[in-house]
Amino acid sequence: MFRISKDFAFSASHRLDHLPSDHQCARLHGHNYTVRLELAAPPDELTPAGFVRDYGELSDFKKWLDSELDHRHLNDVVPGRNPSAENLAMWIYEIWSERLPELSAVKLSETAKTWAEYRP
Ligand SMILES: Nc1nc2c(c(=O)[nH]1)N=C([C@H](O)[C@H](O)COP(=O)(O)OP(=O)(O)OP(=O)(O)O)CN2
Ligand SMILES: [Zn+2]
Repeated sequence: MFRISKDFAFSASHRLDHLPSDHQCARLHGHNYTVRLELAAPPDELTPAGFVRDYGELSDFKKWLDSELDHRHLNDVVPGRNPSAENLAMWIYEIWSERLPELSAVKLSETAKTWAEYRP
């Protein structure tokens, strides 16, 4: 199996519910997020060029990120879910797995030290 990935960046604010009121993440704050899309394909399904998928074909994801999430308040954007890194990764997977059948995982980073991954 081959696995490829590409990173994308956006900035957004959020506030997390269901936390103690004195938890820092219960307060309005923001992150410079990184989203990593991972795509997978077996060797016999590579394109004639030897790609799982051309990285350039992920440009629509970048456009969607810029229009839907960048410089937004995530509590207003992500329907019915607390915008934790885990929930955001799953939500992005659910939307994009229909358009990218090779999508195998979505990873999301809020800070330089943290990553959450959704891999069904
Ligand atoms: N499992 C999760 N834990 C936390 C999430 C999350 O989405 N999933 N989110 C947050 C906050 O939104 C924010 O990311 C703060 O994270 P944290 O690493 O605790 O904050 P700091 O950068 O201030 O951590 P330092 O250890 O001080 O560097 C919290 N937890
Ligand atoms: Zn946060």
